[in-house]
Amino acid sequence: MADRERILKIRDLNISFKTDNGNVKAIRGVNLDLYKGETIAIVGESGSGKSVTTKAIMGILASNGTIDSGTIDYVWYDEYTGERQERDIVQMSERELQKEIRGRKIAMVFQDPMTSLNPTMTIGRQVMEPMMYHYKKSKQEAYQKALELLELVGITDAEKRMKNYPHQLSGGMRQRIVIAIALSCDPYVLICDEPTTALDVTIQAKILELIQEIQKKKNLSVIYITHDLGVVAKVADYVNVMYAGKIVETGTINEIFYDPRHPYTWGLLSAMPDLDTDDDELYTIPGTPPNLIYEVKGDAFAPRNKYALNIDLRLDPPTYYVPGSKTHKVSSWLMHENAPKVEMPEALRRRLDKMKKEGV
Ligand SMILES: Nc1ncnc2c1ncn2[C@@H]1O[C@H](COP(=O)(O)OP(=O)(O)OP(=O)(O)O)[C@@H](O)[C@H]1O
Repeated sequence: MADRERILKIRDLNISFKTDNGNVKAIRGVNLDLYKGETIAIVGESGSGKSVTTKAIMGILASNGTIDSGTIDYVWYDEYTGERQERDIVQMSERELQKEIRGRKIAMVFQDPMTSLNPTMTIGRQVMEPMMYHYKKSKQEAYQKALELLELVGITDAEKRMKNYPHQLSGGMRQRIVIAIALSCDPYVLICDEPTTALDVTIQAKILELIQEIQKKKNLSVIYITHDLGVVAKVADYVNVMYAGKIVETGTINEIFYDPRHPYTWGLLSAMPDLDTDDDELYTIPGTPPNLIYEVKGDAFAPRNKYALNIDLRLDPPTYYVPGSKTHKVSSWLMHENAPKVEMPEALRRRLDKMKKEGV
């Protein structure tokens, strides 16, 4: 643990979008760390800000979006001199982002391979092009590397596949191609946005295993964005739980799955479909997330939280470390020393104990 190297550090990130109805404060003070070779997951309901956060990391916010404040410091080693560099992506020009970051140091795998592949271009050309653009590789070199990449992502008959168009491949194959393209410029960070949602269950597991295998081989850092806690349990080292543009709880996979502290995390875990008991009644968190056009007063989760305290309605909670942990942090007034002690719902406790026993 001692020589973990942090390669991405986000501090107090605030992002808003201009809309006809007003300003949407989509990201409200996000802090996030990513270390070399490790995997973090960002989880939360739809609209919680997962995609906006990762788009900011890539410098691809929608044109009506603005980074109001905060830093996104990214570290890498110059490929020629080996010199360590640290840069704030927020301060980079569009040209620099395109040349240095997007598709090169940081690559992204989107949910639906069909929308990220060009239907009119052969697979081969799509895998070769980023290498020719970013690294000025010759056609022959790019071709060779493309073949290697296709083999790396488990595509047999790579030479023949290079001549195929996306529609000639299955969904799982297409996602493998998208991963090959993402890897073509040797990125340090791979962002996977719901990478398996569009695939059927058996293929999902294979794609997750593939990403893990490649991650180990290349010492990649991976960010998963997902609302599927089952995926998170399989792949993540650290979990960040997002609600209404804030990270409300963060910790190691064991801390989040076996000792969750935030009532929102309790809700998400209770709502997770159970793997083997289909007679379980599936829980849903009551209510809906706030409309972020309006200023949030106090804790944004309070109206949906049956454990909310009076202070939640007035003041946004600070972030507390869970006693005894250096990694587990929770933004909730319930962590205050004077707060009444509340326990997670009994049904969730039983469920988590069962998962633990089964080693899920
Ligand atoms: N271009 C935009 N203009 C206005 N609001 C936006 C824009 N993009 C995102 N938002 C708002 O920002 C908030 C966060 O959205 P985001 O897409 O990051 O959520 P998410 O957690 O990724 O959800 P999902 O799981 O559905 O992808 C939402 O309230 C969304 O409506």
